[in-house]
Amino acid sequence: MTTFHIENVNVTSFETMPTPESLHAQLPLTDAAGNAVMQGREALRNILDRKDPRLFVVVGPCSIHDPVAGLDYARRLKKLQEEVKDTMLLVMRVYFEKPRTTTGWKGYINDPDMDDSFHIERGMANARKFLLDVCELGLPTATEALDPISPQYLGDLIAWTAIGARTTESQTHREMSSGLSTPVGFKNGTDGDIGIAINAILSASHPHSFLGISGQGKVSIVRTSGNRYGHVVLRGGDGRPNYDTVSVAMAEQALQKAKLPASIVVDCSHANSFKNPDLQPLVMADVVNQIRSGNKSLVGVMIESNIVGGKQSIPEDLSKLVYGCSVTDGCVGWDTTEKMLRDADAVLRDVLPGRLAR
Ligand SMILES: O=C[C@H](O)[C@H](O)COP(=O)(O)O
Ligand SMILES: C=C(OP(=O)(O)O)C(=O)O
Repeated sequence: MTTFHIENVNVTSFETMPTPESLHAQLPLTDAAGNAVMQGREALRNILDRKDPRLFVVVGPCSIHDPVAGLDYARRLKKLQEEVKDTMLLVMRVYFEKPRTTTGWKGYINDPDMDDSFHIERGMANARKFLLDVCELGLPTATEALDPISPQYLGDLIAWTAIGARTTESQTHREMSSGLSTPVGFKNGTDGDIGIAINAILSASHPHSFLGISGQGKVSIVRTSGNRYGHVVLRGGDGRPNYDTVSVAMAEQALQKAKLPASIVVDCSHANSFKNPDLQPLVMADVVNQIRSGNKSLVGVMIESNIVGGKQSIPEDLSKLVYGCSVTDGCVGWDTTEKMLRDADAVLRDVLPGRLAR
């Protein structure tokens, strides 16, 4: 019998990962963390159901690469959360998976040592530990679900999920979203198309059956009931922002036409700020102004923020990394973050009492 080299022609190896169940056993959910997740999810659902007039703010680093600086950031955010909690629900961006336009560092799970050694097993364990630490502070977390297997490892520690601009049109991500336990924000496409986000919300709201893995790590047929908390995230595209009143009104009309609730989140970063972090405060102020002028569909914003503003490239000698500065997209620094949230709080205090009358 001839032996063919016919399968896995371009695969160089398979390494077995620990199962989601074994990682949960190694790093179990604690009461404090579980409460933060459950309360965060409930508050988000209440905002989306218009039972809570506050704005939710997904705020934090573009990506986590240093858990020490990440936790330093989380402690600052927790303090600020106490200050602004009457007007805003702060949800920390804890992004471990980066979808790249072509190539580049794909995040802390894929390559925790940032040296192309790709210790995914350690990356996943470190990611779970980091999420546990943040949740134990009493902060809800937000992440981008890029790899369809990761939620089995981390999903119990997440309160809000994004599907990114590069994957909103993917059936795999829509199916996965239909089974996620969190509200899911679908970004418009990188070309600015919000139609794909609306189709994604519709798709994810239905039950699906697809291939995935179970907690025991077995390839499984996953059957879902559908997720009714999908919503649109406007991130701009094709070199044009889409957070302005006209773009928001057009998104409202498109949602209405699809018979979907008018719930819109604005991403202050990415194409809405031409990837220039200095412009994020202008986007945020504009959104808050739209709410002051009576807008009822804007329910959330996203801010890419870190301890130190800007970004840095990953140096070969990692000891040269600037502490608390992004290694992916540029972020606003901590002082700017505080100012953005305090300014928004001052405006929203006067506006929120009338917000639920819709
Ligand atoms: O938010 C992150 C980036 O915008 C996204 O991962 C794409 O990055 P890239 O265009 O640098 O690959
Ligand atoms: C990759 C991201 O955004 P987008 O999908 O909008 O490019 C992100 O928020 O990290």
